[in-house]
Amino acid sequence: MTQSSALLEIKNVGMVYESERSETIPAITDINLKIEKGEFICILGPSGCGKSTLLKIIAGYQFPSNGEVFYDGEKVTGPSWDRGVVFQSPTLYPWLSVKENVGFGPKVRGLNKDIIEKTSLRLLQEVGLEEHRDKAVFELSGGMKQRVALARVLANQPQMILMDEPLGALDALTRLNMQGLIRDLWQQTKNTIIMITHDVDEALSLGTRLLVMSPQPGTIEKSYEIDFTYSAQSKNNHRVKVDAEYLSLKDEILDIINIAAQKELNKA
Ligand SMILES: Nc1ncnc2c1ncn2[C@@H]1O[C@H](COP(=O)(O)OP(=O)(O)OP(=O)(O)O)[C@@H](O)[C@H]1O
Repeated sequence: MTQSSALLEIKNVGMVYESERSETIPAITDINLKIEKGEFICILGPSGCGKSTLLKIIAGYQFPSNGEVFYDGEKVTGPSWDRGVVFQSPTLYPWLSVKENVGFGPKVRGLNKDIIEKTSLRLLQEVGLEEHRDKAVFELSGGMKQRVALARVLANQPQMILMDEPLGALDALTRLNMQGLIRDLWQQTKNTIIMITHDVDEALSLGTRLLVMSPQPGTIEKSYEIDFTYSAQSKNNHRVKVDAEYLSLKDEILDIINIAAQKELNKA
């Protein structure tokens, strides 16, 4: 047990992979982080700095080489329904309908059939897909699949949602709409979200805290408390207010990432 009141506590976490040729690959190092309930954390950093590695460790999909992760006071020893994960490519079951995909988790957990039906329909309504409930997965667009993936995670009523570039494969307009949906769901559910993105605007417009990682082996280089997301709350177009503070922060973050990426290129 940890004494911290934080929902998630990461203590001195590092990860070293071993390649097929038995070379060691240090992916992340010395990560220390506390995340409180209700935060929306966005993680940015140069390619290969270990963002996905960190997320998989938080999810309990893999274990760190050193350090520990505590979730709700308990050491993370594997995946949990309480920490839902959304990937860039939605991992939906092609043999199940849209509604059955959403109800999959509750069914595995043995919930009552009527409750599963009600929950699935409510969530499909929330993500705007109620009328597509009986469709097969292959009939959906990329944005629609990602909505189903979100609904499927929400069906398990997780406290924390981990997202690895969930909107990376979507066109600009769909992406903006999805950002609005994610913001709305976060506000409704009061979930704690950790999202990896390569898009600084996405991070600035959604997050309440933004973490910038250094190049591989990545660690948290900078942390920014931000509140631009609230300016989009009452707007139908999902756009945040872009002011001088926003633009100067965006410049600062882009500089950190570009300098890091340039250093990596010079090393190669
Ligand atoms: N299973 C693995 N075995 C060996 N090396 C790995 C494994 N997974 C990741 N790596 C290496 O660890 C480093 C960090 O990878 P990771 O995918 O976590 O970075 P990332 O920041 O998410 O990258 P990107 O932004 O490009 O998606 C990279 O050098 C990668 O090649």
